[in-house]
Amino acid sequence: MSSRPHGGVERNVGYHNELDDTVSSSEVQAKLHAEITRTIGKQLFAIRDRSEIPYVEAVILETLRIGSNVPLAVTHFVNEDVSFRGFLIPNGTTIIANVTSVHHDPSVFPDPFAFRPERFLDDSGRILQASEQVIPFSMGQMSCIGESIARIELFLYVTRIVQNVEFKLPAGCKRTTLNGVFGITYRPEDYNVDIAKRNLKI
Ligand code: HEM
Repeated sequence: MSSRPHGGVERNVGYHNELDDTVSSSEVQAKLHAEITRTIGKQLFAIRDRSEIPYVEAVILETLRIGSNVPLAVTHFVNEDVSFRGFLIPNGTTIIANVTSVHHDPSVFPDPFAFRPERFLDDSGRILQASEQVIPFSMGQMSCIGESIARIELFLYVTRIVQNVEFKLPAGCKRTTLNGVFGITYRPEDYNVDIAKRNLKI
């Protein structure tokens, strides 16, 4: 299979979505901060600490799921006839993977439009297998080459930011929708936030 070229804008978009969901839910933010405070306080996180703070992982997973930053992945085309589940896909056919649809399948993710990080945690707070159904980087040989670095960056970025600052919607502002701006990437509409430094004496 061959790919059609695309730009590399999903990185900022992914991180923007991450902030977006954190801002929208003060409850999620408070839980994130509590978990970070309990495990490492104000020290710098290392990637090895990841398993210690599964709620952070769950928030990142849920953001990648609901945000589906690259909603239709990258288009590919088959460069020979392919037989797939009884269908013939002729040489030259364009293939579009609908990542958003996968992420909103109610049989896999009940109440799929609700932002609910707990769906990825078991009763003892560990990450569930369901996390493997989240495929923001697509799948297979042509999947995102930056997946590992993106996952590490997201973890370090979210923990460091939540450790140090708190996001609030300005007085009188209310985000009532998760609708965003659709393109090669999907991103939240612009809106204002207040950012307050946290008291770092933990
Ligand atoms: C949240 C962050 C990111 C998301 C959601 C994301 C998602 C994706 C998706 C869905 C694809 C298409 C895969 C396919 O064709 O099936 C892709 C391709 C690609 N991504 Fe990412 N990506 C992210 C971050 C990054 C980063 C940090 C880098 C580089 C350091 C990167 C580099 C690439 C490249 C080079 C391709 C094209 C691969 C190819 O066509 O051979 N991505 N990405």
